[in-house]
Amino acid sequence: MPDPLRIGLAGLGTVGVGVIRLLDTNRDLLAARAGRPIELVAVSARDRHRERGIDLSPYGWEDDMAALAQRDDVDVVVELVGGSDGPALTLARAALGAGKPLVTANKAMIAHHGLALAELAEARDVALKFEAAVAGGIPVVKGLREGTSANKLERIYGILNGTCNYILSTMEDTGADFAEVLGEAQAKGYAEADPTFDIEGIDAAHKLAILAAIGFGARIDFDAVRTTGITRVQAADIAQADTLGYVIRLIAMTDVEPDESGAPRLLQRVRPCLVPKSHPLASVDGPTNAVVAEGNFSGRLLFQGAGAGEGPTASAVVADLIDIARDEVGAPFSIPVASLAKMAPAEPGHRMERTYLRFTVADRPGVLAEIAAAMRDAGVSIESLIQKARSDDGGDVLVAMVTHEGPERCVTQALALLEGSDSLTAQPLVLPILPD
Ligand SMILES: NC(=O)C1=CN([C@@H]2O[C@H](COP(=O)(O)OP(=O)(O)OC[C@H]3O[C@@H](n4cnc5c(N)ncnc54)[C@H](O)[C@@H]3O)[C@@H](O)[C@H]2O)C=CC1
Ligand SMILES: N[C@@H](CC=O)C(=O)O
Ligand code: NA
Repeated sequence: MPDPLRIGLAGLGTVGVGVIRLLDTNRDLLAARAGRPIELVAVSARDRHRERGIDLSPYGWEDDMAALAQRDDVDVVVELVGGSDGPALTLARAALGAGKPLVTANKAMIAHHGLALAELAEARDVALKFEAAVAGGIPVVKGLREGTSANKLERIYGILNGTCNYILSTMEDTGADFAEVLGEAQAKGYAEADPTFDIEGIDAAHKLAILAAIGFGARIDFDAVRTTGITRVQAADIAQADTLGYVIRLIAMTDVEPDESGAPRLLQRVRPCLVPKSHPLASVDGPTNAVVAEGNFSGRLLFQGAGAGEGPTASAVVADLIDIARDEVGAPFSIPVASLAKMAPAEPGHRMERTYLRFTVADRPGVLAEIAAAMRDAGVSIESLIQKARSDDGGDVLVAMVTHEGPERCVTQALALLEGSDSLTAQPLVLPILPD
């Protein structure tokens, strides 16, 4: 019998417990696929005695998770703690520094420190794997690193946050309130420890920055992701979108365009969008994620599945362990860190799109004319003024409209013209419309 691959696991929350259950349930199948047994030998978390519904007695325990990396009986470290810095990063550095492969589900850490960790891994010729960090159980990291590697990718976009998708699709189906549905997503284990990361789009931005690096061979640039969350989307917007033939989804999108000198510029953005009901992303409900990758030879590929939750995320973590058991190292970002290109951020103002705009305005004559004038002066052409109805929040009036296709900067300019107007009683909401 070949030597087992011996695992040290830090973090015994939703994902950590899922990994232990999977290693136990699929033990024989994993050994067959990996060519050797995969054995958990030691664990670490904040509280040794918390009830988790699993028996930890077969495993060693470390109060200090970084000690897992130093144990002689640990071959591979699995980090399922979370947080971009702090103990997760200390552990990651300790593992790779000790020449041990690292598997992590921590997109925050990879988005912020992935390049430095990858350099460390490459210098030691050990694996750094993070399939679970992007879109949970969907093999999209592997898909882009291996499956599409013969292509020049034109664009990568999709739904990368299960919590937001659960909130938006549940609000759509049941009309339930935002806070109530967020509570459900937390209870189901989809949300981050701090759910602000989910609802403000930061988690999706972490994942997008990772996909952009792998898909375009770019150095990770998380700070350049233009990010808008879903907290300002109201039930009324979801209802308006429905009337118009759209659903609202948090869409992450990245592509590369040349600037005037021909140098590649990277656009990365996360924002709620109106998605036509006929689009494949419109039927993505609940905590499901979906990633579209458009290759110059493959055409449009759609990766879809559970983006969060115990089982699917554990599935991705253990798939990485199988690769390591098979001695598959590979560059963490597909090509060596030194070969990744530094791409300046793209400016999207010239890009053409249709836009949904929602204004909350004072109920008095002349307000609509003022908005229409700002649109005209900025060169925005209004396709339809959808509704004028009482908004949910008091005596104001809700005005929603859809623009004809035009440069993005014109809508920005129109909103700038309206800034400070006492006709507007709340900040307008701008949702781009995803083309078919
Ligand atoms: N829950 C999900 O659906 C998914 C989670 N992830 C990622 O997986 C990682 C783990 O997520 P969850 O299991 O949901 O988190 P969790 O909050 O359920 O579990 C975290 C575990 O780490 C331990 N921990 C946290 N801070 C610690 C500290 N300072 N010292 C010692 N132990 C500490 C906790 O005691 C707990 O055992 C995170 O990076 C998360 O972003 C990735 C994909 C999906
Ligand atoms: N909080 C994340 C968990 C998976 O990455 C999400 O909701 O998608
Ligand atoms: Na994944």
